[in-house]
Amino acid sequence: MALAHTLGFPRIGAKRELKIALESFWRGDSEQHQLQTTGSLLRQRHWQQQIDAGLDFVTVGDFAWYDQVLNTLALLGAIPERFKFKPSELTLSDYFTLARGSDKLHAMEMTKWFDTNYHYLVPEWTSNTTFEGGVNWLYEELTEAQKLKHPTKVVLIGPLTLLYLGKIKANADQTKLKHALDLLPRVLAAYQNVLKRLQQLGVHWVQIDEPILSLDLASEWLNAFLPSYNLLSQNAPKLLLATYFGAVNDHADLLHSLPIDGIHLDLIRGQNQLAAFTQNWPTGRVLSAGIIDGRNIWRADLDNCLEQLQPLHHQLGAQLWIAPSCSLLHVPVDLNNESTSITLDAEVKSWLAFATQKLNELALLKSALGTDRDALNSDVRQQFSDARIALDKRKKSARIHNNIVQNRLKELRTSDAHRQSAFAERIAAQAEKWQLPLFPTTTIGSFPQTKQIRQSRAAFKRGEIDNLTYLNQMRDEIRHVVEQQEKLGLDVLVHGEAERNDMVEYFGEQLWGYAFTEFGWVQSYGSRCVKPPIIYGDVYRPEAMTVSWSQYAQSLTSKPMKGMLTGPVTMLQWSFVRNDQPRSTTALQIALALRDEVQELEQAGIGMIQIDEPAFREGLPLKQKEWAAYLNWAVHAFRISSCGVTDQTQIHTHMCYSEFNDILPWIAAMDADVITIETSRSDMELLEGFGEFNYPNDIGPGVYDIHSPRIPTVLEMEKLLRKAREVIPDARLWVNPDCGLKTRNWPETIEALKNMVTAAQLLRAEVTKEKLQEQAQ
Ligand SMILES: Nc1nc2c(c(=O)[nH]1)N[C@@H](CNc1ccc(C(=O)N[C@@H](CCC(=O)N[C@@H](CCC(=O)N[C@@H](CCC(=O)O)C(=O)O)C(=O)O)C(=O)O)cc1)CN2
Ligand code: MET
Ligand SMILES: [Zn+2]
Repeated sequence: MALAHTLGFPRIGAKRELKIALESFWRGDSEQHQLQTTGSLLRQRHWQQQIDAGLDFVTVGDFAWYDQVLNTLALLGAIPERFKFKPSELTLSDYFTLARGSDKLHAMEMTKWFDTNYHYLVPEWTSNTTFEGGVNWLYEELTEAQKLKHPTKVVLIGPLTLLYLGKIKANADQTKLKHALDLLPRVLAAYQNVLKRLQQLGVHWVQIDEPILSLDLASEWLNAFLPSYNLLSQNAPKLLLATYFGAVNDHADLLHSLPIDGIHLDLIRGQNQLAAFTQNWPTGRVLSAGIIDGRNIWRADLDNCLEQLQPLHHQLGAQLWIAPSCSLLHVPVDLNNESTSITLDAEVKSWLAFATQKLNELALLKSALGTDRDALNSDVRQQFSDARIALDKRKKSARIHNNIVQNRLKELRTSDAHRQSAFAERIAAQAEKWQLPLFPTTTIGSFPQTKQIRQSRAAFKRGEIDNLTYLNQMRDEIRHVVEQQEKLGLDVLVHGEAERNDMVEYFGEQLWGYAFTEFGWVQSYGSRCVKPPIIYGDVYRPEAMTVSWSQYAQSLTSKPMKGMLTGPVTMLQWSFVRNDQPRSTTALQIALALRDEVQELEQAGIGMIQIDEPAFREGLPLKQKEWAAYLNWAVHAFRISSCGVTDQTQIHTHMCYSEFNDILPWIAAMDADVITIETSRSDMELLEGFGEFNYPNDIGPGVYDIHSPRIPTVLEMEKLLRKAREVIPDARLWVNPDCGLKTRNWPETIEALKNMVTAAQLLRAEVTKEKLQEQAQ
């Protein structure tokens, strides 16, 4: 009999209980013990769900107060020195200081977890980093599960992945660690201690996650696996090495050679990798088959899964484990909380499976394996049959096709992806029209999403206030945002995005081919969640989505008002997407919908339009050999969305959270007139590539980090701008924050922007002086 398990379960709670408890604690509205109770109840509930579904273990160690990487650092005691915390005495509030910063200390940097929309806190490595043991939370959670008599499997992030994901920093004395792997002996010693302790606590299996194996790994990293796992396998529980997010068949020999007890393979992202492994599978070794998609919400094709699993089961028997492709962290918790409505009707709902439903799929597969179809109990048979019917209906549904969209795709011409003129001509036309000062100041789009705004939207959704009341409340907010920007003296204004719940969900709600949920939350970082909309059919824009809001905002000011849209790649990347057609096709459909919106904005007198693409880099495949194909269609989709306007209309784009330097030629190929990017947290390091590459168009490098409540000083922003001037010509340089301001409050926002505008003014004055001096000479 095969076993069933999950690599991890969402921790946020089906009703975002953890988010609510965290934010209440941070506000000071509740005590630490109340937060701890919520955490404990959530863990218990999630373990019980795993048991009830029929899984063979509960997974312990997937819980984190903020982030699983930070939890690992807290466990090992590898706390960045600059915080001056004693690792073995780290408190929960210290932990939150690491994650969120304080008045005096920058928070740890946050970045994307592989190609997901989840963000982890980046370990900071220096030659002084120690790993001498930290908090006991993992052991306490384990005891908690054991007390409940659950069979347990513990999950840890693997040592090589942990090292790889960190960033090397200078010490206080400015010396730099040469290579993260120089820390390996210390890390391994720490992991050995953890494993020994887990063994003492009676743990039989530890799942050790090494997702870096699905990247293009340099040889020094690959070579570190065998010696590392030789050490780790001594005096330790059994180790299941988990790989996910891609195929690892290039490393099959290496993986075979490791002294481990099992391997998990992602059979969704790496469908064809099995053969490389099963040929000479080591006797006694477990194969955990990641057969249920942990990154998407479609109900599985159980018959097809079974077909793939049968031969494995035949070969491996009880050594076959059945699992989701990766942790279920990336999907919402429970479809059963969704009431059917026009946003998610019964038919579309029957096509879906969230984390809870996926547990059930795993259990079903387990019970069907090795049993004759006729011998299956009637309930299992019924569930297989239901799944089959739903899948069949989805395939044949008329709702997934839209002829208008299909025809427009066919009719696209090359010229549709080109602006009328080259950048030099466009920017001249735009300069003449707008007459902006040197170093124009602007913001990225959103202003604080206050409690009042959210409550008003919630009341509207519940039907407690009518359309007109809601409209007026949002208009009041827009008026307020415009007034504030005028007062601050910003040059290019935005309407503030008050009417949007989220930059992706908002558009999904207005497009055909999309469904959306009430509780389909997925953790993005810390307590912040997103509710990715679900693309099930051809994407079509029945009517304008943003025009009246932008038009209203423009009517309040004589300054340029940027229209604000979310780009095709980001719309795709941050939604749950169809698995029945290529991503590129869906992206192009979205691009066409956006193109119409862009043109309608232009006709309505909106002369600057920003098309955000923060997920452009995130969508890049993990393996370099797949980059070009992605970048080609992604750039094309952006250009289809943006190129339908006249030269005078200024197209902006925005990207954040990214390592841009490896894709600069493609960013340039997007040919936006202005790009605003996140650069402040890296101290403008990210900008250097743009300079070296001679990035041709206008750039606004972010001058302050909007993720922190800290108010940036004029001086520090001036300094960053001077750095920017070294690589970007003055005429091309804009001044703006790193990203949108929706997560900040008003007082912070005003203070920060005031300082930003002052910094820009000081710099302008300096340049004017320089010019006068040059003329005088
Ligand atoms: N999709 C997406 N991905 C992204 C980003 C993004 O903006 N969108 N930004 C980057 C960083 N990620 C972020 C992700 C989430 C949030 C965020 O603020 N999320 C909000 C939820 C936003 C939302 O959907 N809000 C809804 C529903 C809000 C809500 O909870 N309403 C209450 C009632 C209102 C109240 O009393 O507060 C309820 O329903 O009970 C709305 O405004 O309408 C949160 O977790 O708090 C910020 C940044 C990267 N990835
Ligand atoms: C994550 S990128 C955010 C861009 C969006 N226009 C905003 O300001 O919120
Ligand atoms: Zn951003």
